[in-house]
Amino acid sequence: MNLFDIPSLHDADLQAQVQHKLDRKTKPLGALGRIEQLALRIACIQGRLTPSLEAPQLLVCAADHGLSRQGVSAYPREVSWQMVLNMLAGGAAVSVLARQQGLTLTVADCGVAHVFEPQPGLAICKVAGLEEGTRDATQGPAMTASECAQALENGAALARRLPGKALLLGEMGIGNTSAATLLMQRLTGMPLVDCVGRGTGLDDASLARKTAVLQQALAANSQAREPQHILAALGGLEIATLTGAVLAAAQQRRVILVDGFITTAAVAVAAALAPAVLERCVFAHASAESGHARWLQRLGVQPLLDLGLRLGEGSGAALAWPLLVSAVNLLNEMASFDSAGVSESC
Ligand SMILES: Cc1cc2ncn([C@H]3O[C@H](COP(=O)(O)O)[C@@H](O)[C@H]3O)c2cc1C
Ligand SMILES: O=C(O)c1cccnc1
Repeated sequence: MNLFDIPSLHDADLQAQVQHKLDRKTKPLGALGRIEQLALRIACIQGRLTPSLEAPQLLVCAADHGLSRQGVSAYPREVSWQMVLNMLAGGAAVSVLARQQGLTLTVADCGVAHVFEPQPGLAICKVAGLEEGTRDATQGPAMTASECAQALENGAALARRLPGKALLLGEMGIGNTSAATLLMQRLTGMPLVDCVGRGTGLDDASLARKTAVLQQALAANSQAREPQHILAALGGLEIATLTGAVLAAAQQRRVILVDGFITTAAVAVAAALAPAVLERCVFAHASAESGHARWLQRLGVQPLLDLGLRLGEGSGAALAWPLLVSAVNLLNEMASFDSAGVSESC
């Protein structure tokens, strides 16, 4: 099946049935607010009146970026591989949250500049020729079309291999707010200054430098206008792998829980290739990365949380996860006015 072949889920009958089920629960009409909308969305994604969220998977895609040599991050490139090991050892924020929430964590090496020993929880899916990360986008395309296609395929294969009904997205890669910013600018056409942010915590002077570097990368890749071409020219290997995972998970009607700015970039590319992807997505939070809220607005989606997070890794997705569990449990387990014998409105 073509990876971009994703039909709309629109099913007016099912939607009406789920809404009726919610409306019959023992509460004033609509009183569970956005949790009701969340339950409705999950039921419609799965095409079931009684959805389930068994075996949730948190997939962290990691890679390095040629751009990270241009002083666009407050931290050095080595942090990418060091954090991959930290995640696998259980000490990263995402490791703690995944453990707490019962999420299975998989970390994928999509092109980190390091040779990892095989170990549980680590998937190696490097792209030939880009074992140490992408090329510097200020000098031309970060990836060739075939390298990018390979990363998309790797992501699709990863998602298909993982069990479960929900996929939570995470990432690691020093410099990847730069790649995400470039994708946002080229996909939305918004001014670069409205897309760029401080990432790991740049000061004003470094932010000005990052903006100038990104301007250079946009100029060096001015020919890239189609989504897959834009992804290859301006994206990153972890973002492309996530895009492939999102497309495959969407085809399988899994619930996709999007984390922050960088995973939004992966989903935005997937949605540009196959718009019905967005019907399968829940957006966990609005990141403090300044372009994120604007991008979510442009995509026409509303995040669940706004906690001032600017970490990535999948931390926001893991924090929002219990809301999805609650939405499903309420839909499946709450009594109705009839079953509980509770009087209805006058
Ligand atoms: C110790 C550490 C842990 C992280 N975990 C996620 N990120 C986040 O920061 C990076 C993106 O920001 P920038 O584009 O400014 O480099 C990504 O690795 C992202 O996952 C981290 C960054 C650091 C330093
Ligand atoms: O929102 C994100 O995904 C994010 C923000 C800052 C740094 N890393 C990730």
